[in-house]
Amino acid sequence: MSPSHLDLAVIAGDGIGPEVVAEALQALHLAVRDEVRVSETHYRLGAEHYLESGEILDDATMDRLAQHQAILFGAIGGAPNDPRLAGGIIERGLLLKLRFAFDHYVNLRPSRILPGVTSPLAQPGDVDFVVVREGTEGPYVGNGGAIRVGTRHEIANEVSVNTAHGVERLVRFGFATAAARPAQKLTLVHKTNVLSHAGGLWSRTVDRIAKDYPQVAVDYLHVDAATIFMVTDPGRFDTIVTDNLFGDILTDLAAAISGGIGLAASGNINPDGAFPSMFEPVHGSAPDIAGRQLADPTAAILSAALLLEHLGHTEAAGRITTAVEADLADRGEARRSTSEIGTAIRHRITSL
Ligand SMILES: NC(=O)c1ccc[n+]([C@@H]2O[C@H](COP(=O)([O-])OP(=O)(O)OC[C@H]3O[C@@H](n4cnc5c(N)ncnc54)[C@H](O)[C@@H]3O)[C@@H](O)[C@H]2O)c1
Ligand SMILES: CC(C)[C@H](C(=O)O)[C@@H](O)C(=O)O
Ligand SMILES: [Mg+2]
Repeated sequence: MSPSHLDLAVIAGDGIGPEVVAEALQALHLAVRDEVRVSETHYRLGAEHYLESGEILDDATMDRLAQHQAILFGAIGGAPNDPRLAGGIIERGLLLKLRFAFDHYVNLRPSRILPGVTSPLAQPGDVDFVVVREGTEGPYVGNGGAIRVGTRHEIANEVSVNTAHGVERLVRFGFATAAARPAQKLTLVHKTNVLSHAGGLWSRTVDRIAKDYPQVAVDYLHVDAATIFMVTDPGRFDTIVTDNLFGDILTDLAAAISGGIGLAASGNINPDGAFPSMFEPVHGSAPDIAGRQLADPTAAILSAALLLEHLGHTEAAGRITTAVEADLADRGEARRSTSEIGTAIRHRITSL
């Protein structure tokens, strides 16, 4: 059988991004064996590139990115207090621009405690859920402004945008996800007791679409209570459907309870396939540990597995997850460098 072709765009980004992406790419190349011919095009984008060139993400680059089958993304963002990067200029101008322009309306963030992983409060088996986070709306859209800035009378608005179309397509994806999982349970997380306009739209949409999925048990939690249960009883969650901002916060918490942010993978999915989907670790550029080989590359490696799975390369994706699971099971307490973890996972892939 002749190999299929995977045409990949790579945005390694800033800080630990390039360190973890290097390991993810090597794992991906090994995992596809000779079944898939992979070509990768690297795009130098991020805070560092912006500070050197003044460019964040121009239209020509967007057009080129749109031609690829998928994007592997590391992390972007510079030092927290750099005034040249104030206002989230890179986050909005690069990462959110990609998510919005490529209509990544599903931000898929699975969490599972794998055997061998020490979690501050749970055991393997206690955590196995997926957050289906809305990716193109909510308070992220940039619908806001401020007047009398810097004065005692400043007024700052950040409007959360929730459209019937946007909520419906996300909720439908959530139900399809829940229906395909063994537990068949969907939890809507919102704050309907206060954010009643948006909350009303979300809960009515869930109630309506639930009728198409009678096999899926549905419940609801306010987001504040959801953080309690994520810590005290994470086993109650299976598929969480939530808005952009709640999903951002919940998935860092989910990462923390399932072994750490260095293990959490994600996919920014355009389910319609009109644009390339983009896969990235949940974590950021971690300026506090960058350049020192201290980052765990597992989240990036698992993101590469999600990418392969998304494009139908299921066996190759399975090799990566099996190798990561084997590595985690044996990891113990010893502290290993980024490349040592990457190398250990590659050995596992090779010996499968
Ligand atoms: N998708 C992205 O590109 C993305 C996501 C989150 C944050 N950011 C950006 O990254 C920068 C730093 O943000 P932050 O500090 O809030 O979040 P962060 O996720 O970068 O770091 C939070 C903490 O987790 C640790 N950490 C993160 N990844 C790790 C890994 N792989 N292995 C071990 N430890 C890891 C860091 O050292 C830090 O202590 C900011 O500019 C932020 O905007 C980007
Ligand atoms: C960097 C930031 C824009 C981003 C988000 O808030 O979505 C990040 O925190 C994430 O979780 O991917
Ligand atoms: Mg986040």
